[in-house]
Amino acid sequence: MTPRDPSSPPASAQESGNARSALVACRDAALTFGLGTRAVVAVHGASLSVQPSDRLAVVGPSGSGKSSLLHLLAGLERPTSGTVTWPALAEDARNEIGLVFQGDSLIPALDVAENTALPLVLAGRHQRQAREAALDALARVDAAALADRLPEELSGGQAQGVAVARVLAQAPRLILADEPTGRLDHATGAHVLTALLTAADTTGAALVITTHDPSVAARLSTRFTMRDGRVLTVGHRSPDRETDS
Ligand SMILES: Nc1ncnc2c1ncn2[C@@H]1O[C@H](COP(=O)(O)OP(=O)(O)OP(=O)(O)O)[C@@H](O)[C@H]1O
Repeated sequence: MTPRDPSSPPASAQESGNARSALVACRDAALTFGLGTRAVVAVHGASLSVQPSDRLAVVGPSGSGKSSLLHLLAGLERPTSGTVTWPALAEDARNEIGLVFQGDSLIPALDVAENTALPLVLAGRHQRQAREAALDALARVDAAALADRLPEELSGGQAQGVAVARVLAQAPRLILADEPTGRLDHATGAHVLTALLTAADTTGAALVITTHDPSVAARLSTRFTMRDGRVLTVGHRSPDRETDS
């Protein structure tokens, strides 16, 4: 990570991680929006790698570049300079990356079960198997009762829970979640985070979460702090044992 906190020990989330086992690796990756005097540097030269089973929080004030960094890791944005690669993922890595976006990401014409099953159907899974996996994932975030509803019939928090269930059903190797608990009350947020952590533990997936919530960051083992597009510090700690019970 650049610049690196000299007091922090080496960890797989840092450049010292095994380059070939990295699910995603950034080297001096920068992302600029706009041109000339209107240019905004959302991410300045980030260098980091995410290894299997990593549990990373990206914290920082609004506008500091957290979502932009996550979009680079997801391949949704190409770096303006530097590189982002996915050494341990297949050429077509999209099925192996699960994304939870901020805001509305459900398809309005599909009900909740169909929305949750969609990535599996698109990946070629049989419809009935995909539906079973979707219903199981919805149950894990206490959203089984919403299966037949349309997105327009959901609250913002319920829609966010469904977006998390969709990623759980997909069982990806890398989960990138942008404020997955941002629109949820504390108890529901803690429950959804537990579902994400449990799913990641079960499958060995890596988890990267952007958050404003210190209680969310406290449950992850590594914390990146962003300010004005720069990753300032990398902290390592034992995650809190807090559960949603
Ligand atoms: N598509 C875009 N076009 C132009 N500027 C953008 C775009 N997306 C983000 N930015 C700018 O890049 C900077 C970083 O934004 P980003 O959304 O990554 O921050 P953030 O830390 O995720 O904020 P928040 O916590 O509010 O979600 C901000 O100055 C923002 O205005």
